[in-house]
Amino acid sequence: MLKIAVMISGGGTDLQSIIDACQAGKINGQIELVVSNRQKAYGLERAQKAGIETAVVKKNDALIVSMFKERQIDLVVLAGYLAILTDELIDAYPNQIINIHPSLIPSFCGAGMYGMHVHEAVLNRGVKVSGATVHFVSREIDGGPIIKQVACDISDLDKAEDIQARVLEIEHQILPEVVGLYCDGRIQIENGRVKVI
Ligand SMILES: Nc1nc2c(c(=O)[nH]1)N[C@@H](CN(C=O)c1ccc(C(=O)N[C@@H](CCC(=O)O)C(=O)O)cc1)CN2
Ligand SMILES: NCC(=O)N[C@@H]1O[C@H](COP(=O)([O-])[O-])[C@@H](O)[C@H]1O
Repeated sequence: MLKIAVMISGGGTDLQSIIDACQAGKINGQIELVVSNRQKAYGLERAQKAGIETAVVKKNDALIVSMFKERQIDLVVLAGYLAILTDELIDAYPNQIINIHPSLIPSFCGAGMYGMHVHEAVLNRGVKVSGATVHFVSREIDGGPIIKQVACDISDLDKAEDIQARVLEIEHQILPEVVGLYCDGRIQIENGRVKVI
């Protein structure tokens, strides 16, 4: 059973989807620690209600690495973590950090593209499909190997909040699915491309 750490910044519905999947026996792993860079993140309450250790750490990836090593973490999941990881953390966990992004990468991603900013940009550009992406985290923001993407038709929507809600439904499906695949050793990377075996 793999040891999982989840990093958050906000409400934690993506975190909750992993908690629920673990409790349902769908993931061969256990969340050992939830780290937030914001004191008031509701996701911290979600973790505490599930009996999961939590910590608030701001701009200190060295401390985060030490906490992860101390707990022998195997997989790090960014679930709405709205800060850029330093090389120190990324280099300590090569191909062991995954992120959920609320668009179809390489569209609408990178610096400044997070949360509602993404859906507002999608709405303003007038694209007819959006979706969510789970990818490995690399030094290039949102540039790591893509693991899974699912698209949705948004041609009937004209509010960013409604786009967000539809994309979140996808997020809550694909994030726990990918975590489960990772814990089962079914994700391989070859030449920067991901294969699910
Ligand atoms: N080195 C990496 N760090 C992070 C990655 C990554 O791929 N490589 N993925 C991001 C997640 N993310 C989108 O998926 C993302 C998060 C935050 C930002 C951003 O511009 N943040 C602002 C601050 C926002 C705030 O605190 O309110 C900033 O840093 O100026 C862009 C993309 C996680 N990190
Ligand atoms: N670039 C990263 C990013 O924008 N992540 C996004 O933050 C939200 C967190 O929601 P949650 O706090 O309810 O899980 C999610 O929509 C996630 O895709």
